[in-house]
Amino acid sequence: MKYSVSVFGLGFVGITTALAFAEKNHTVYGFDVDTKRTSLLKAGQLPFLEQGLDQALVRHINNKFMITDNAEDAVKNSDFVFLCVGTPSGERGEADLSYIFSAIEKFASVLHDGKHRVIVIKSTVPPSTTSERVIPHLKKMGLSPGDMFSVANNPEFLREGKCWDDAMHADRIVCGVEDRKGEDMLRSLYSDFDAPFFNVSLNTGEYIKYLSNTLLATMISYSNEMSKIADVIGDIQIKEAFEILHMDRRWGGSNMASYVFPGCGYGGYCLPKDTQAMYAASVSKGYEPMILKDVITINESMPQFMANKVMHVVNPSETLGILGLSFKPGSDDVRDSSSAKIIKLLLAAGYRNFIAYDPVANEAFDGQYHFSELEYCESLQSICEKSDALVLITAWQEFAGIDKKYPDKPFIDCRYFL
Ligand SMILES: NC(=O)C1=CN([C@@H]2O[C@H](COP(=O)(O)OP(=O)(O)OC[C@H]3O[C@@H](n4cnc5c(N)ncnc54)[C@H](O)[C@@H]3O)[C@@H](O)[C@H]2O)C=CC1
Ligand SMILES: O=C(O)[C@H]1O[C@H](OP(=O)(O)OP(=O)(O)OC[C@H]2O[C@@H](n3ccc(=O)[nH]c3=O)[C@H](O)[C@@H]2O)[C@H](O)[C@@H](O)[C@@H]1O
Repeated sequence: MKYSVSVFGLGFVGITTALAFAEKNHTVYGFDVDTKRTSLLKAGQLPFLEQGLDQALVRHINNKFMITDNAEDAVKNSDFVFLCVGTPSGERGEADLSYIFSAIEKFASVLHDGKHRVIVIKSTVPPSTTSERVIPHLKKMGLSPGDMFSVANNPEFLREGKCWDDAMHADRIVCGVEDRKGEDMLRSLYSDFDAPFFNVSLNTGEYIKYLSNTLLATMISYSNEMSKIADVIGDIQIKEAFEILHMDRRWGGSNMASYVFPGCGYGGYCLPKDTQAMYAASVSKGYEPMILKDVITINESMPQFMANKVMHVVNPSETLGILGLSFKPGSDDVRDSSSAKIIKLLLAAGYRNFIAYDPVANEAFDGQYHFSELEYCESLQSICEKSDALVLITAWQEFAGIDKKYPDKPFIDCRYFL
């Protein structure tokens, strides 16, 4: 069965979702409030670097994937409405749901027309959001799920840098949906994807997403805590110790072991905000999660820990080369990047002479952070030649072995990579 699908919010998740359904021959309408972004997409250009997704966009734009500025018309024609808008951190770390509500406002009036649709929350939202916030919000607008429409959540597990591959070869498809019609339609929509489909309660769907992201964050903070212990004891080869830990056959060669490895803290758009949001959601229900509290505290301490290492080795008058600006290799996303946090701390400590190089994210970093003290280099060689000391913050493969090429330069390796 081929469907029509509307996607609200055309970021990493929205564009990937839209194109994955287009690839399976469904008709997809995309809507975003950011008109600069929609103009780029209409012209077949991705607003960020994402391998595979760029070619999928060229294949489907203005064909199976149409960008529209008329949200109501898109929904009128659709069987499914996927909400993929951002859910950033609010003031107390809670998930800010305002983009979800503002997206719903844009098409709610259409839901009275008698056609049965499934409204699917794909954005990451804390457990009980669909049941206690979204459905009551709709009911207040005179819209009760049932004959008119179904409401479901469908968490997304993709990683940036691997969006397309993760979406097309998902490990599992999880749908929180509690009515038969909604479940049947979602099963049918996803039937072309070769992945097990799990139908769970609304709260469970949302919970599974946080199980995943909080575990990843916990593994990283555990590793960072262990690296701090090793540091105070001294004479411990931290990188080798973790590599030997990974040789335990019980890991089974799992890629997941790579999260049990120290660095300068987890970053990006999701792990920090999702860990905070799960903590806040639990506190709001009366239980303070102790492990998550420490996971967050350890993560927040890591930039200072690394800045202290830099201060130990480099004088404020020397020229410091920053290697890597994106939040992780393989991506040009600079949201919650460790480099920005470490540069801010060093600026506060009186350091002024920074130069930076990232294989893909110089421009995005400058656009987001506007550090007037920072100059950008166009190559690894030029930053190495111009710096008195180098701080490796993003473990791009290009940086492997660079310390051997410049044996006289001090390197502060925040990723235990060299
Ligand atoms: N980035 C990632 O790797 C993953 C993100 N997620 C979750 O998916 C959600 C979206 O994340 P990203 O795609 O990274 O966000 P993003 O920030 O890249 O994109 C969100 C888009 O929503 C648009 N938007 C905001 N309000 C809107 C409205 N009322 N109507 C239509 N569009 C609107 C924004 O202009 C923006 O283009 C978040 O909840 C995130 O936690 C889940 C899995 C992976
Ligand atoms: O909810 C989300 O948005 C997504 O968040 C993460 O994906 P992503 O933010 O793209 O980044 P990761 O590759 O997981 O990296 C997150 C942090 O962990 C660190 N990391 C990553 C991978 C690794 O092997 N080891 C490791 O320490 C990175 O440096 C980074 O700071 C999760 O991995 C995805 O499953 C999830 O869908």
